[in-house]
Amino acid sequence: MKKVIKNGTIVTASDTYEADILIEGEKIVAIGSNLPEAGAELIDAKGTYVFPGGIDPHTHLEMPFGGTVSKDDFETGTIAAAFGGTTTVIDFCLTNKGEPLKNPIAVWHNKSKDKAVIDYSFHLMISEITDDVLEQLPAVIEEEGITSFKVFMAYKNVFQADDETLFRTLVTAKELGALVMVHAENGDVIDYLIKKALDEGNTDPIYHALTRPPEVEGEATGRAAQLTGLADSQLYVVHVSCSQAVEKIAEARSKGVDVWGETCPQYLALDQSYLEKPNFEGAKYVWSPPLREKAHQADLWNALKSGSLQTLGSDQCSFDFKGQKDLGKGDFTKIPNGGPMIEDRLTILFSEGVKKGRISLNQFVDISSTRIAKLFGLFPQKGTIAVGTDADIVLFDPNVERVISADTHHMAVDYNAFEGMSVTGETVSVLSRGEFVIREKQFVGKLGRGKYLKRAKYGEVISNKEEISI
Ligand SMILES: NC(=O)NCCC(=O)O
Ligand SMILES: [Zn+2]
Ligand SMILES: [Zn+2]
Repeated sequence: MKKVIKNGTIVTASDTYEADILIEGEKIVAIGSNLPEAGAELIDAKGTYVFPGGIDPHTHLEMPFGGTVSKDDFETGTIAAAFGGTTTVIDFCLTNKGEPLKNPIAVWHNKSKDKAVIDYSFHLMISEITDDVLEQLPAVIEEEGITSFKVFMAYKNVFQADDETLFRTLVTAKELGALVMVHAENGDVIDYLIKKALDEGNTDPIYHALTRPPEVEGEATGRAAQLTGLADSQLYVVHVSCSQAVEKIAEARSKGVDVWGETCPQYLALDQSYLEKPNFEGAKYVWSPPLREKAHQADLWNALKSGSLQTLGSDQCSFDFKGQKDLGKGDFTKIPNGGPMIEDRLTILFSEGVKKGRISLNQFVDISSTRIAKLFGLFPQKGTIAVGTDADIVLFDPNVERVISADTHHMAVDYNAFEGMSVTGETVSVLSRGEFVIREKQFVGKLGRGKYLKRAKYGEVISNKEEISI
């Protein structure tokens, strides 16, 4: 079945122009003026921007954490993602020391295959580097197409890996063609600060932020960047929240070290004062790294504009306020970390970024889609609008004004971190590989239609393994 999109303004990471798009099956087959309508379904995009589908490089759907499991799974999470203009998610597959890597990967396939309504892929957590793990990694890359490895430098005694593991992961990733991702916070120092706070009787949510100061993020980011330079490898720092970490990434990049940085909507638009909300509501705003003093926001926006940070992930890891976040009443360390962000990622970037003149329209596309596709081996199948690419397309109304609320969102949780915030811009319709998932703000997709994506190695193009310039 053919479809033709007319009257919209196509926006890519490099261009903004008016043209029609002809879709045949799953692919874009032509872009131009006055494309023939005969035999094709006409989609009128008047008044909208036509973006490549957003790619969310950082989600935790149905993930065990802190004695509970994140509430949005591959069904509710990908539906909410689609409502927000995202057509691909890359989720973190957690591993356990000593367990064959194929086991957790199978668990993640089982969680996702009958549920996802949009395409998806996995990153693999590295909890240890043993000879046994080293033997398994080539198959993870070649057979599963998992070309990004995640190392946690925090969450002591849970996920945290030591520096030897990080360094050996960097060396191995270089050899195999993978990108290393880090959660960069100094877990040992945080552990000390947490014990001290609890000893002093400080148990409220705000102490989550006060025991994870920006210096511990800056230090870990700098350390990971230095080790990347030493290994001559490649690094992607997830959820950058503060000026100190931005500085370390910019410094490494200025020396030619291959380091990339992602921030998240919560760090751009919320601040540390939210953790002080009464009636334990501060728990809704507990992320690691924590929300920062407002002054950090300007540095994050400037970094996106100047290119010191390159991507926006949601770090979607949602928990209900009632029954999950409240596990931490009387002890902030028991509040599950994370929040619902998958749906509002693009809106926050557009409304707070483009509309307020902090980034350009083309940067918006680069930060939310194109750069992510390039870094994670999905380009050019995903991440742009061009002949031959998957028809993952978003029609976005840039002028509608609305208020974000849990009453109208599509995530499975009982609150929205941006509750009551006025924003400009909304996703109207979404196509995933040529089929509507969202049509005129209604969900019309199918559970299990989302396809698992095997990704190319770092720096290679998905289709033909040619090198790309990232
Ligand atoms: N970020 C967060 O608070 N929760 C999700 C897990 C992680 O990314 O560290
Ligand atoms: Zn993290
Ligand atoms: Zn995360």
